[in-house]
Amino acid sequence: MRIEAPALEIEAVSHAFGRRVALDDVSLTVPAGCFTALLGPNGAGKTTLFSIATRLYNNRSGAVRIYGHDIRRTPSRALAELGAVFQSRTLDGDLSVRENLAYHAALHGLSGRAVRARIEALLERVGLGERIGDKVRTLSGGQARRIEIARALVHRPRLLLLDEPTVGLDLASRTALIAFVRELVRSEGVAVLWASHIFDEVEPEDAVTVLHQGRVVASGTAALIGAGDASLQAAFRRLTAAPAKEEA
Ligand SMILES: Nc1ncnc2c1ncn2[C@@H]1O[C@H](COP(=O)(O)OP(=O)(O)OP(=O)(O)O)[C@@H](O)[C@H]1O
Repeated sequence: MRIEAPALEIEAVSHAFGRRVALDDVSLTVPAGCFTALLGPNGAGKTTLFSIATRLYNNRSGAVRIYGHDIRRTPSRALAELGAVFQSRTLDGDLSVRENLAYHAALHGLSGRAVRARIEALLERVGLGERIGDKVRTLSGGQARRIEIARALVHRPRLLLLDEPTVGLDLASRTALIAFVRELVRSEGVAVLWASHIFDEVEPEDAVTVLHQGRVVASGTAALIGAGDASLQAAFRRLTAAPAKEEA
C-alpha cells in the first residue's frame, strides 16, 4: 500500500529579518485532505511562514515539502500543488475577473478552452459567475476574496494556504467563505492551512498549530488544546501571554 505524503511538511524552519527572528525552528504538518488552522497573534510569524512555503522567501534552514516535493530542490513540482491567498489584495483592479484568472492560469502555463471552462466553473462555484466580465475594482471586499480563492484554485492545487482570509469581511461573508473552504476539503480533498486569530472559525476536531513569537507553542486538535482551559480562546490567551518557550 502506498502511503500518501502529507500535503505540507515544514521541518525545523527558521527565518530572521536582520536581527529580528520571525521564525524559530518551526515544524508543522498538514495532512492530505485536512483542514488545519494556524493560530497566532499579530507578529507571530504566520505571514513569514506562508512566504517561505510559497517561495517568496528562501528557507535557509530546515525543509519545506509539498506532497513530498522539496520546494528548494523541485520547486516547480512543489508549487504546482500549491494555491495561496495572501492577506493583502493582489488582484488587478483594472482588469476584469476573467482576465485576472486567465493571467494566473498563464503563469502556470495553462491556456485554451479547458482553462476558460475551468474559470467559468470556479466562478459559478464561488457564486460570482455573473461578474466574470466586470472590472475587479467594482467588487466588494468579500467578493474580491472569493475571486482570489477561485484564482488560487485555477491550476487545481491540492494544497491551499489562506492567510487571514476573512479579515475585513462582515459576519455573513466570513461564514460563507469558511463554509466554502470546508466544502472544498470535504468534496475535493483539498488540504487547507488557514491562518487566523478568529476562534469561531475553528471547529473542535480541527488540527491546530499555535504560533507565538516565531515558535510553535502548541499543536493538536482544537478540543485537545482547549481541554485544560475554559476554551480554545482561553488556552490561546494563556499560551500567548508569556514569552514563547519550546512546545510542551
Ligand atoms: N519584511 C520584513 N522586514 C522586517 N521584519 C519583518 C518583515 N516582515 C515581517 N517582519 C517581522 O517578523 C515578525 C513576524 O511577522 P509576520 O508578518 O510573519 O507575523 P504575522 O503572524 O503574519 O502577523 P499579523 O497577524 O500581524 O499579520 C514580526 O516581528 C514582524 O515585525
